[in-house]
Amino acid sequence: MITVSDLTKVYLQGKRQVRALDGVSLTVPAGSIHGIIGHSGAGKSTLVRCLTMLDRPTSGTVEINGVDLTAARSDALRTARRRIGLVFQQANLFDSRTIAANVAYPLEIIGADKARTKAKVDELLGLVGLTDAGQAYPSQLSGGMRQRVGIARALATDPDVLLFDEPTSALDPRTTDEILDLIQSLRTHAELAVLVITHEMHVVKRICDSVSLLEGGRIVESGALTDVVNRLDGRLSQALLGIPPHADLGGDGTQVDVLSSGPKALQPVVAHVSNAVGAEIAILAGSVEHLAGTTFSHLRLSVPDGVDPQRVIDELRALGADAALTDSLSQVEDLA
Ligand SMILES: Nc1ncnc2c1ncn2[C@@H]1O[C@H](COP(=O)(O)OP(=O)(O)OP(=O)(O)O)[C@@H](O)[C@H]1O
Repeated sequence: MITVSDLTKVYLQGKRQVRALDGVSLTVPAGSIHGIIGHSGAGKSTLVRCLTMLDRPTSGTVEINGVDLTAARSDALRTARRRIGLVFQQANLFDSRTIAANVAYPLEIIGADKARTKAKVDELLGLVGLTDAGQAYPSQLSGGMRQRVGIARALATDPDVLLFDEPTSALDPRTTDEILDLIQSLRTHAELAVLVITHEMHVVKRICDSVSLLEGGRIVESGALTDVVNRLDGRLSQALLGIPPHADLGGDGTQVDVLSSGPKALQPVVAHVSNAVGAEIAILAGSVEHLAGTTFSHLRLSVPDGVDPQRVIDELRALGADAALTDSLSQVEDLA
């Protein structure tokens, strides 16, 4: 489990103070995957550096299973840092070492004996699906395979937390999904808490249990994936469910958005509401997603002139859906 409390990092740019992180708090229990998304400049890289103590936070704490990394110094800090395995966008392997020797590297640093190192390397190469690649060199592997080596290396010292920094940004869609499947399978391996920093919504949708939106160094929305998505006016919901908030979709009537989840997402809401108000209501746009085992349906409807849109909203709400005038929803920038 990793617990981050009120983490703040202030940089000096000339005479100007930049709060790259401003009171970031989050908890990721063992066995779960938390995604952090944000635009360029939101503070993602700073967060990676502060979580791993590559850069000292100005204030706040980072605790791993109750051990405070920010309080540790020298030897204790080096030991505590090994509780976090780090995987970057590019695996950054040593080209002159074999794959097995790359995975063994962190164990060499801590002076593990040869027999233990070999057993661990064999186990990890098996875990990431590279059993037969131990004697190959990085240049002989594809990008996806190199990323698997990076993951095996990050696991070498049996960390409690695995931190991924844009792990699939350099991969094609199919390889991305293979790596995401691997990350998902790891969460139960040795009870890891997994943090994934990404700008890709697909990554969040496919593997994350919970998600935070980082903006200007602050977490502005955070929660279980199913909770943050289940809000018509939520920024993460709008980003993850995929209807651009105020795209001009045409249609003459008044636009109404409706969001329903679980079994309610499968109701014929448009037919029902059309019947109830005695007018034909059109669907201008829609997205149906299956996230974390729940179905979400987000539709944008056009209510014809002459029908009170509030009646439509009331009928939709009576069906257990969330509904609102599209124009009343806050305009959010596309996060993707
Ligand atoms: N070493 C530094 N000195 C001064 N300012 C910094 C330093 N590192 C980051 N910053 C500032 O902190 C803010 C957050 O930067 P950071 O690199 O963490 O964002 P990011 O979300 O990782 O962006 P990107 O995705 O583009 O890498 C920016 O305003 C940046 O200019």
